[in-house]
Amino acid sequence: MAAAITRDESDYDSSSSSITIPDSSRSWMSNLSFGSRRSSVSLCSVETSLYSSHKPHKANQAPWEAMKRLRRAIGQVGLDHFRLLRRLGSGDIGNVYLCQIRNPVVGLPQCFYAMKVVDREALAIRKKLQRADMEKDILGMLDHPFLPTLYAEFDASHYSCLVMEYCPGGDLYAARQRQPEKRFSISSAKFYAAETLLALEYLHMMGIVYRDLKPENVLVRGDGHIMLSDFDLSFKCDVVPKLLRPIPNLEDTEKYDKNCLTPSCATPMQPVLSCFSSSNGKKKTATVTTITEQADCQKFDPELVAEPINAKSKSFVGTHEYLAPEVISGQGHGSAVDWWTLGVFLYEMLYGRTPFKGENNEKTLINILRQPLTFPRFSVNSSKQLEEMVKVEDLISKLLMKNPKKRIGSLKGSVEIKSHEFFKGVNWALIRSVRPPEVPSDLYKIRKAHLPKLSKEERDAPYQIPRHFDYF
Ligand SMILES: Nc1ncnc2c1ncn2[C@@H]1O[C@H](COP(=O)(O)OP(=O)(O)OP(=O)(O)O)[C@@H](O)[C@H]1O
Repeated sequence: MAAAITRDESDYDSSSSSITIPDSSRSWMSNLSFGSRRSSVSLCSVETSLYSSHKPHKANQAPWEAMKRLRRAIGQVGLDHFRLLRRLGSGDIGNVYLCQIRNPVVGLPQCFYAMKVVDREALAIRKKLQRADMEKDILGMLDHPFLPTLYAEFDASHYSCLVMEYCPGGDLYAARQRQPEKRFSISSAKFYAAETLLALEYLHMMGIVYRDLKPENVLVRGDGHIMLSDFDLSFKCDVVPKLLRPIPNLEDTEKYDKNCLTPSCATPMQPVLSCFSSSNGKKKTATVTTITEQADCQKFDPELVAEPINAKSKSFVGTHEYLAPEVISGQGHGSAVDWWTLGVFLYEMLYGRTPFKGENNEKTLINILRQPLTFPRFSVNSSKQLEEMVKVEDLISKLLMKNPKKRIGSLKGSVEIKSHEFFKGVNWALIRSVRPPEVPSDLYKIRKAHLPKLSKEERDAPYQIPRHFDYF
């Protein structure tokens, strides 16, 4: 079990930490390090594989093009092709640096990248190497506007380096600290929750359960939209899409042609989804693959669920205040843990604290298991705001159901949450075009002022692999 970094709101430095507990030694409370506000816990052994490096979402963007041209010109990209400008932050498994390609690519603007540097030797000693490898595998698979793009990855001496998209806007924890009363408005919270939900939906469809949602891991891009970061606690599983067949009640069926409910109404069995590769690279197809095309039958249309609803892990993973009850009790957990954490995340954004926080981590865990959910009372300015508050509290209550089987999202996945009243009016397909609550250029100035800079001499010096990356 690794030590956790203690962090209070007052001395926040944008880093968060994780704890690893071997399954064999897990007696849930006795083995935890109860000192950290945001410590996480993990052990999971999952098959991994690096997926395609084809990223249609980034293909026409300068950072991707620059990297492509660099690769074409020099072959394998390495550490000496980058200039590290400053450290952006550090976490439990690595340091993240702002960097640029050392020799600008002709005809393209100089782009910034974030490079996560992990000391593999140090991690091996701490038995956390597997987490770094999992993160690399997962980053390699992603291609989504609210998830990081992995531009390059290479080893340099005993360091592993991941070159990712850079987010100049800091994280949502820091952003919340800047809000009046350290709370986001309902509309801002809705925006961030909606984008986060889309990112989680995509991850689930890729067979990834994220497990570490918290405001510190939600970064703000240059355009103010979000990017989920930090995948070293995630787990991967195979996704086998399912078709849920509703069981109509008799009253409904009488209004419809009874034939609609017979197999003859449906088109012959045909593959619906075959886009999910298993870890050995073979295609997976849906197990139930019948879709009816007759409009009259629509009410009884089966629904496709392409998320790993039944995936199960027994790892003790997450961040104390964000741990789902089923993770704490060790009964096995699946993608529903991400819906629990979405509830805690929404609560924290709106109320400025998490719902079950106790005096220490042990009490927090007891509260998560036993304490009923309550909401602080704040004065509202209008009936519209009151209405929104009622809706969001209803959604949070459904996300924070202690029984994962009763939790919203546990049956059909994200679609249940997206159709909740609180999100009514959200244009899911075009949310990328919505103006975000904060513009990052100002945030960048604030952040820049607080970051240690490398001297000109350091920046211009020929690159040498450092003995220490200023690691621990
Ligand atoms: N793409 C990025 N753009 C800007 N800053 C970043 C980026 N990625 C990470 N950071 C900064 O670096 C810090 C550490 O990164 P990260 O959380 O990935 O490290 P970690 O060692 O995996 O942390 P954890 O202890 O949470 O597992 C973050 O808190 C964030 O402030």
